[in-house]
Formats: sequence, structure tokens, C-alpha cells
Amino acid sequence: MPAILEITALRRAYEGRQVLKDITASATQGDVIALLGKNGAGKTTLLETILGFAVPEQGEVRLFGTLSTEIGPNEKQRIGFVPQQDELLEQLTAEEHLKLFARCQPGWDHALCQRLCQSWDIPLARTVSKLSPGQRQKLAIILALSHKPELLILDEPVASLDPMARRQFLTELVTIAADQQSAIIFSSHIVTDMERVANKIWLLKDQQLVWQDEQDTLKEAVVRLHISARQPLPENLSLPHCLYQHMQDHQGTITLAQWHPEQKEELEQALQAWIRVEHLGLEDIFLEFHR
Ligand SMILES: Nc1ncnc2c1ncn2[C@@H]1O[C@H](COP(=O)(O)OP(=O)(O)OP(=O)(O)O)[C@@H](O)[C@H]1O
Repeated sequence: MPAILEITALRRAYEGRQVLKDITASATQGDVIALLGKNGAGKTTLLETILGFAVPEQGEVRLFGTLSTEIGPNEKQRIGFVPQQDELLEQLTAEEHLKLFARCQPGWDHALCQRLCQSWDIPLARTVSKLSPGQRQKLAIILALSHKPELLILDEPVASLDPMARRQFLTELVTIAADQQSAIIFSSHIVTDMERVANKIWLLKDQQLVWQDEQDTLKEAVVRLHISARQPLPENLSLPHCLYQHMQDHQGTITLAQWHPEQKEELEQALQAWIRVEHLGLEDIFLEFHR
């Protein structure tokens, strides 16, 4: 399958302070990628660099095969973007925005736009300056979705949405990715939302993508081991890919980032211990990576 997005050895810095390094990743049709990272990890920087808003210090980003800093109107029409801070024009009404975008985007899906406006109760005649933050966010999402982009990038798209609108929006994302075979990359701090819809996870930490793979694979790989031994356990077990460990007498807890089920028996024998393997939800995995 041809890559919609290819990032190679990307490096970004602000005023000499490195924010992203050695980022190599790609996105293809049907990918719904959740970009996770704590505040200031560089999510917005990565998304904006993908979109060609800045030239990387090193490496490159290609969108549909073209360097992101050189994309023209043809590629731009294939992309939808919801920025963290919307860029709506305060004096225009919601309806004027929709008409403006529909005129500029040949692939505009009037039926989809109308359906979303109705189900999200967008007050079409009201100027943007009089919309609530949630209504503005919904309008920005409708503007980014309605031309059915092949690549949809959303930076914190749901921060102001109520739970119902969030759920509807997430359902819409999954439908778009499946029906239109688009690639979607979105960042959010609502990890439970991401867990529900993302098939891939990009985990940004220490300027790098420390995880970029299927969500299911991540959940199989990251485990918390609860150890009960016959004799006191060593204070420190140097196990590879260990995210956390705490040993006290006969009991221990270890979180590993690259678990293989066959390790259980080996470890039980080595430690003369009984081990319970706990698989974690996405939020716990995120927290374990940041202990
Ligand atoms: N224009 C800028 N000039 C200098 N430093 C910047 C600039 N924009 C961002 N930074 C810094 O780069 C780092 C990454 O910022 P970025 O906004 O990409 O993080 P983020 O993961 O999106 O954060 P959040 O979750 O809070 O939105 C932060 O330390 C931030 O202070």
C-alpha cells in the first residue's frame, strides 16, 4: 500500500533546543494513529512539521510523495487539518465558512457537511465570535472533514467537546478511515478516546517516538508482572526494557515494555517465584512510560 505520509530521520529544534530527533514513521490508508505525549513533548511541533509549516533542521517529510514544504494546491486538497487553536474568521458566520470552504474544495461532500451540522446543532447564522468554544471546535472539525481528505490531522480536536459530541466525532473518524481509506493522525490527552478508535499508537517521549505500532501489539508487549517468591528477591533485577520495578522482600512488581509470554516460565524458574502477568490499558501504559 503506498504511504500517504513518510517521515525520515526528522529533527526539529527551537532556538537551539531540540524538540524532535530521529523521527522515522509512516502512515497509510486506514491508519487511525493516536499521537500520545505529555505536555510539551512536541506533538504540535511534529504535526505542524508534517504539514510543512516549518522546515526541519534535518530529515524530511513527504506527503503523497512530495516534500511537505513543497506541496501545492493538489496535495493540500487531499489534507484536512484541525489545529489546536482554530483559525476561524471571527466576523463570518458558520454558514459563510462552510460556503467558502465548499467553493474552494472540489471534493466537498454537502450531504456529510449537512448531516454533521444538524447532529452537532451548529447555529449556522451566528458569527464565529459568538460561538461557544465547543461550537467553534465542532465547526473547525466539519470544515476539515467535509472534503473527505485522504490525510486528516487533528491536534487536540476534542478538548472542548461534550461527551456526546466526542463520541459522535470518534465514530465519524472510524467511519472515515474505513470508508474513505484515509489516514488519520490525532493528538489528545483523553487517552480513553484514543484507546477506543486508534489502531496505531505513536508515543512521543524524550524527543523520540518510543513506540509506533499497532495498539494491540503495544498492549501485548507492555505488562506489569506481580512476583511472589519463596525467598527474598534481589533489590534490582536488570531486565531489558524495564520501565519500572519495585522489590520488597518476597514480593515484587515490574513493568516491562517488550514482554514475550515464553519469558514467564524462564523468569519463574530463575527467581523461584510465581508470576502473575497483568495486561494494561492505554492510559496505564502511558503512565508507566512516564514513571
Ligand atoms: N515557537 C516556539 N518557540 C520556542 N519554543 C517552542 C515554540 N513552540 C513550542 N516550543 C517548545 O517546544 C516544546 C514542544 O512544544 P509542543 O507545543 O510541540 O508540545 P505539545 O506536546 O504539543 O504540548 P501540549 O500537550 O501542551 O499541547 C515545548 O517545550 C515548547 O515550549
